[in-house]
Amino acid sequence: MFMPLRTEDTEDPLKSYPFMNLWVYVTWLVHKQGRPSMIIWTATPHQREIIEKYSQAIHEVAMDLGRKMAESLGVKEVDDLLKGWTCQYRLIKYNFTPETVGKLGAFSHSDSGFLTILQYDEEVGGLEVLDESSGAFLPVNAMAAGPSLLVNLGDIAKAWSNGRFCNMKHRVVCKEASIRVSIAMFVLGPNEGSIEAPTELVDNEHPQLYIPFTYQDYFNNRLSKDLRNDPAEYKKLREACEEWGCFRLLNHRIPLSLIADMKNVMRTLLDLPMEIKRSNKAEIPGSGFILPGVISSIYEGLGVHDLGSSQAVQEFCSKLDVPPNHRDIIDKYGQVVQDLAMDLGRKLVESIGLEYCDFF
Ligand SMILES: O=C(O)CCC(=O)C(=O)O
Ligand SMILES: [Fe+2]
Repeated sequence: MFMPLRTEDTEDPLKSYPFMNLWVYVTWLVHKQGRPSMIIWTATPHQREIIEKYSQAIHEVAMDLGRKMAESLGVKEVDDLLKGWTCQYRLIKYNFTPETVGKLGAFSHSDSGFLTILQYDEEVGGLEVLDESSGAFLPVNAMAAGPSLLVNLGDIAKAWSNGRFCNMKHRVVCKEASIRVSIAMFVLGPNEGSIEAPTELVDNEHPQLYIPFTYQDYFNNRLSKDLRNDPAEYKKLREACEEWGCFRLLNHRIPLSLIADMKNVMRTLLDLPMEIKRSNKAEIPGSGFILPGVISSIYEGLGVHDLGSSQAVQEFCSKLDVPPNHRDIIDKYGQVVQDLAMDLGRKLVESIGLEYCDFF
C-alpha cells in the first residue's frame, strides 16, 4: 500500500521498482546545501520546472521555519539553523482499495529528521497524529481550517532542542477506496558535523539529554534502534516466544479509559436478547454470533471478522443495531489494537535479528 521512493536509488528506479506507475517516480529530487540537485528520470522540461519551483519554495519555507524555531527558544548562537542540511523529497502514493479500508498505509512513527513539511491529500483523508495525553489518534484533515501544509517535528528536533521540542507520532489509515497522494519534504540533518544541543539549552535544570551524533549514524541505526537501546527487552521477548509462546504486555499505551469503554460496550452487546444476537450471522467461520453449544454449552461469542477494518466493524454493528457512540468505541479500540499488533509483529521480527519489512 505504501510505496515511497528513496534517495539512495541513484540509478534508474524502474529497475528497483518495476511495478510502479511512471508518474510516481518522475518527481524525485534531493536538496543539498540548499541548492536543488535533481534526480529526475522521465519528467518533461515543464514538469521539471514545476518541481524545481515547488522545491525551492518549500525549501525557503523550511529555512525560515528553522530560523524562527531557534529564535523561539532564545538560541542566538546559531544563525541559520537548517542551512545546508539535507532535504529529501518524497512523492507518496497509497493504493487504497475496498479491502484495505481500516488498514494502515503507514504505521505509527515519528520522522527521523528535524522537520517535515507535508502536503497531505486534502481530498482523501487518513493522516492521523497521536495525542500523547489521551493516546488517541486525531485525524488531520478534520482539523484543517483551509488548505494548509502540515509541519511535524522529528527525532532530530527533539535531540537538538535538548528535549524541548517533541517528535510527533503519526500514521496513515485507509479511510476509503481511493488513491491517496502526498508530498513530503523532510529536512533530515546537517551534511557535515554532529547534532548537539546549543549551550543556551543546556543548564543545571536541563542537563544534556543526548551525546552529539551525526544524522547518518542515527539514521543507519534507527531501524534497529529498539534492539540497540533495549537488548534486554528483546531478549525477554524472544525467550518468551521460544519457550512459552505467550507473554504479558505492560505499558501497552492503549488508554485505560478506552479499554473500560470497550468492556462496557461488549457487555451490553452480550447481554442483548438471544434473538438479536442470533441475527448477527456471518459467512466467515469464527465471526458473528457463536451459539451456546457450538464450542461448549456455556460458551457464546460475538466475533468481528476484521477488527482493524472500519467497514467490518460497521457491518458487525449494523446487525446488532449498535448506537453510534458505541460504534465509535469499537472502531477506536480496533484501530489501537491493530496498531499494537503491527508493532508487536515488527518487534518479533527484530527480536530474532531480522530487519523489519512491511509484510504484516
Ligand atoms: O502520506 C502522508 O500523509 C504521511 C507520510 C509520512 O508520514 C512519511 O512518509 O513519513
Ligand atoms: Fe512521517
